[in-house]
Amino acid sequence: MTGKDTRHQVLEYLEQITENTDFQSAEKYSAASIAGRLNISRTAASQYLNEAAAAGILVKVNTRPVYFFDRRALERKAYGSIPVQAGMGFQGNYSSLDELEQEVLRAKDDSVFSRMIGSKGSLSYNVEQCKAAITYPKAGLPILLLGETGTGKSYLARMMYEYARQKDIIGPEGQYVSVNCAEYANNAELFLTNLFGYRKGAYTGADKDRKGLIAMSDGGVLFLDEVHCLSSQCQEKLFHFMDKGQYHMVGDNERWYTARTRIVMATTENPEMALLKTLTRRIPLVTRLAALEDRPQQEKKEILYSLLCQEEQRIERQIRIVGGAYHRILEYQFSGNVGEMVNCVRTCSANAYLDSQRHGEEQMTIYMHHLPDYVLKNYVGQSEETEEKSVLTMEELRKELQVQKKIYLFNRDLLRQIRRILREQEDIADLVNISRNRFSQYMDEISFDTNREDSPKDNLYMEIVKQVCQQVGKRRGITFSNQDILNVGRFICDYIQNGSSCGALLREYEGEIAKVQEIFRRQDAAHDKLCTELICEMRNNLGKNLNAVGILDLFIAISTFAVQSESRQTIGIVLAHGYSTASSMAATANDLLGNHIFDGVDMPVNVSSEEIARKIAVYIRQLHGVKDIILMVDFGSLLDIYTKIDGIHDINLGMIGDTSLKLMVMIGEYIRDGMPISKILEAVEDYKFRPECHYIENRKKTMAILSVCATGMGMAERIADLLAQSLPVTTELKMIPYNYGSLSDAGRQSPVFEKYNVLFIIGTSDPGVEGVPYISLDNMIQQHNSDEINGLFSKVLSREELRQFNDNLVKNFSLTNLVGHLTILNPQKVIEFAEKIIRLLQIRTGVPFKNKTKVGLYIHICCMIERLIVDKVCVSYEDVERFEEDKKEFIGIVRECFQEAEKYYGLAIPVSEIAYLYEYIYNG
Ligand SMILES: Nc1ncnc2c1ncn2[C@@H]1O[C@H](COP(=O)(O)OP(=O)(O)OP(=O)(O)O)[C@@H](O)[C@H]1O
Repeated sequence: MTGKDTRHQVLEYLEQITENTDFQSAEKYSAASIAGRLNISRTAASQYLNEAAAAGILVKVNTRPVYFFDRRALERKAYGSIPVQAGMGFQGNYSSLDELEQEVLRAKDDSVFSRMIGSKGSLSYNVEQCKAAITYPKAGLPILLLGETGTGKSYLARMMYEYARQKDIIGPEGQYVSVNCAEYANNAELFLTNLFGYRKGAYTGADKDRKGLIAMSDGGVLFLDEVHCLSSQCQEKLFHFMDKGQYHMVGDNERWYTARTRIVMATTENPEMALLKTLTRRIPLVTRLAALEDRPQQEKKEILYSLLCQEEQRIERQIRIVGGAYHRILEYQFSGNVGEMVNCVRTCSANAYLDSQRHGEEQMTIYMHHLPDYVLKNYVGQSEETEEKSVLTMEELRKELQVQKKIYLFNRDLLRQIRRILREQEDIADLVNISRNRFSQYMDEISFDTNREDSPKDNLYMEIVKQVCQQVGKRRGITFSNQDILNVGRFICDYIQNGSSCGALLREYEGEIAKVQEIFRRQDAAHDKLCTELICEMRNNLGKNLNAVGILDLFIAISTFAVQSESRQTIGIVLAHGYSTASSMAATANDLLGNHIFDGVDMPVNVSSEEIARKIAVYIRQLHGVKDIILMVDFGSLLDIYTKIDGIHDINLGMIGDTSLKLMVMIGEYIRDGMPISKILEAVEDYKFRPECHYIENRKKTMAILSVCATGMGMAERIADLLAQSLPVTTELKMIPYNYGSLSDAGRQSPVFEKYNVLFIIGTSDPGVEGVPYISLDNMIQQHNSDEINGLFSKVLSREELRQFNDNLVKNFSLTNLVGHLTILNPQKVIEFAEKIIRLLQIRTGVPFKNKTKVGLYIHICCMIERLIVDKVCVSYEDVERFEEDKKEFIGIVRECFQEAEKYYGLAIPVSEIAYLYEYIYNG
């Protein structure tokens, strides 16, 4: 049997057994039991099950042993969707069977309301309020449904009842009793007798006791429609019952009767105007259903589609509809809302049915002329011929509903592309980029989608996403830009509204989703962790889960983030025995500190120290930019674990034993304040319980040169700039201007030495730091003690680089001096010429110039050029003729060296100037 067959067999078997899920005896849902049952290896079963769970096909319960359930089968059981987290950093969906069972019950919740179109969209808030009202112990809370006629108030009231029945909030004896108060508008007496019932003899003809509606709905729901039609007297009696749960039957003012009736009221009127204040005050929940016109276009389409489906079932024939009629119904503003649309569709169907009967046709087509007159009014029609061409089948309408959703389109196209890339083994490195680009397009599309209307809860979701990002950011020491937060917020709102449209993709692209998630995870472990954390937080705060497609999308969204790291250079890791001891200690300490300082590494009790060391090493390796780590362990015996941690370089490790939360908070504060790790350990050794500590210095510190100046930081900064600009190559070497006073006071104790390997200090006067060489700037430029300087630099620069550094230093130093001397020439340009001239002069004369000579020559040459241009004067020389006669060769060299500059500036160097240069070079 091939792997594919076995995999299929495993999934099929699991689907079968999930059909009759019994959470009480869950053993059969474990990998071992499934493997035994199918006679395959446990490893193979476990692999297939885990892969399918990561792809969202199975639901995984992370207990010991781990249990798997087929998601679809569970959903069938629950009549609703079972959320799964899958993919990235996937550990499992549920931490206990209890949790999953709760979720199945919750899914059942939604199933009743899901028949109401918009229950997850524009009506989601109404639905939640209704659930709250009906669930509230002991007899629910009275709720008032507001909305224009036909918006679905009665429909919703009935669903509240069904929901309560399904959830066993209402027992089988609890009835749903509906009263249209409009029928009693002019007959309060009749209403009261019907509502409260009457006793024999209450009035003429009352020959026996009769139960009222309240008694009939005891333990159930009483729906009072058009409640505004009740007289004040009726309203008063009603609110008395709502207050006390007691009433008198008509004709018996002595006895109190009690009933636990859940009251749902509805009105099309403004309750402030139409109801007594005393009544409205007693209604804690009031919710308004939006008019059809105010609902998203997508929902209108869904309603129309479902109404056509209902008619299909009623007449047991396939229905088709011409495009014109379909769009006309959609565009028409039904003042009677959904109710009127229902009537409109029924009228069309009835007319079309009659026609199809007349013509003996199997299929029934709704044409324009089947629409009711009021809908056709003012319509400029199409010809019948054009109509014929635009006949839409129900299948086409269904597809249109699906593809309208941008989130579906985006994911479908992306997954198709991913499938192609994986199949053709194209460069997978492009996957992230392709996904990001497609995601940005999708973001643009939903931002400018005129069809999409904001759900009333969008603002709330946006706010939650913002808070979650900020919280997670704070913990991880990163800042998300507002734009990034906005994008994730938009995605979440769209996902909550339309994410279910991607359900079909889960199965179709199951393999690709799992694979691409794995690739992304490997490529970007940091984002994967961030993503997992954000998903967890969002799940907790929004109360919504993401399926595998949603997780993939969120991962892509996060990978586009311009995360600004507030670089955590020092972190604390706590290592503790127990299932989640370390993580909860870390979380508590971080909470107390208000910063993300500690990470927790949990460690099962029976694991060897080698295994722990390996786990820590893996963990440390994926930390970016961390230079120092304080590793706190719960047992002193673990202190030598560092000897087993392999492959960690460039990190200083401080080990502290016998950790406690108090100690963690103390250390966390030191870390937060930037205290060097060795100092933290010193402080811990003074701590009263004296935990054992070790300091393992292993980090290569960045090399640095400190520049100082007794006159102030300004000069120190200029020196640092001069050196930095003169470096011919980019090195790790840092030039750090430092405060002279603090350096001479604190000496080697200055914190800079903790962080950097200081090569030497350069400046205008020696701060006298023991054991750290000092070089005066003057000496460096004059090249005094050049051997010592060269020796100090040899750690970072090669001989050739050092030579270039020296040349650059002289040039840059000269330039800083020149700036004050030149008035019209651009110093930068002229010094370039001077540099070339000096270099050529050394080569042609064969005389290596000292730095001092070079600085002089730079200044002289640059000033000479400006002087010759501006003032047209030259220096005088005593016996120019003789010099010209004797030094022909030198004059030739100089002319050659100056050729380019002469041409550029349009001048000729007089012999007297050349004679001066000769004196300067040869006779100082
Ligand atoms: N969201 C919806 N999804 C599907 N069908 C709906 C929806 N809302 C209303 N309907 C249908 O529309 C029709 C009218 O709804 P309903 O009678 O509940 O409106 P109403 O607000 O109570 O109207 P009225 O104020 O006139 O009593 C019903 O047939 C109902 O099934």
